[in-house]
Amino acid sequence: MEQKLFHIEGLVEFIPRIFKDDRGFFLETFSLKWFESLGIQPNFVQDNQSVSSKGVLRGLHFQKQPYAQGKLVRVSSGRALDVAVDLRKESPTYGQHATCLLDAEKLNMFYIPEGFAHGFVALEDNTTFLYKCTNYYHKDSEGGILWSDPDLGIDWGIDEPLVSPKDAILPQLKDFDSPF
Ligand SMILES: Cc1cn([C@H]2C[C@H](O)[C@@H](COP(=O)(O)OP(=O)(O)O[C@H]3O[C@H](C)C(=O)[C@H](O)[C@H]3O)O2)c(=O)[nH]c1=O
Repeated sequence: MEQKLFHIEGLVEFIPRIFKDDRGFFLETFSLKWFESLGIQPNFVQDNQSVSSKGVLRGLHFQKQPYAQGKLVRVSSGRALDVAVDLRKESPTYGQHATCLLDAEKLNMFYIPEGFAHGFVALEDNTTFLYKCTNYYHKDSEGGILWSDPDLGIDWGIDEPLVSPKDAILPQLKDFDSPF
């Protein structure tokens, strides 16, 4: 398992070893050891799956405490540009974002700790997005920031993504008081 860190503290890309043979392939998609070697103790309690057509953008979402979620995300089919925005008020990288291109060939994974807004855009049809969460879904704790916020300056690689009505009216960072 190869691990890559980012300029924003806490974000990690995991690149698994894929064992291919004439039957197909095998890989480990989660091991607590990957995190313990980095001093991270994620308590994953919920797995999610979504499937999106090319151009669908989901995000930028988070859950407020005490339901904040860390996430380990990957795709099992298709390709997605994944984005994490640092919303930790005390962080030197507050308001900055990192991206991770997830695909079903590399089968790489991206870990986003609590304190981040998270989103992705599907770059292919039938992009199956799988993720582990460190807290349960709690609707009343949901929050978000606008995907197209000019202060975030995120290059999604797609001009007119398909965004839910809920996501289209999320606030911009400048109009937002981070709960983290
Ligand atoms: C997230 C979630 C949703 N739902 C229900 C609520 C809605 O009736 C339906 C669709 O939810 P939503 O439109 O919020 O789904 P996404 O836009 O994919 O939301 C996700 O998008 C970004 C990428 C994230 O990181 C979050 O996990 C999550 O916010 O599923 C549940 O029952 N449990 C859940 O954990």
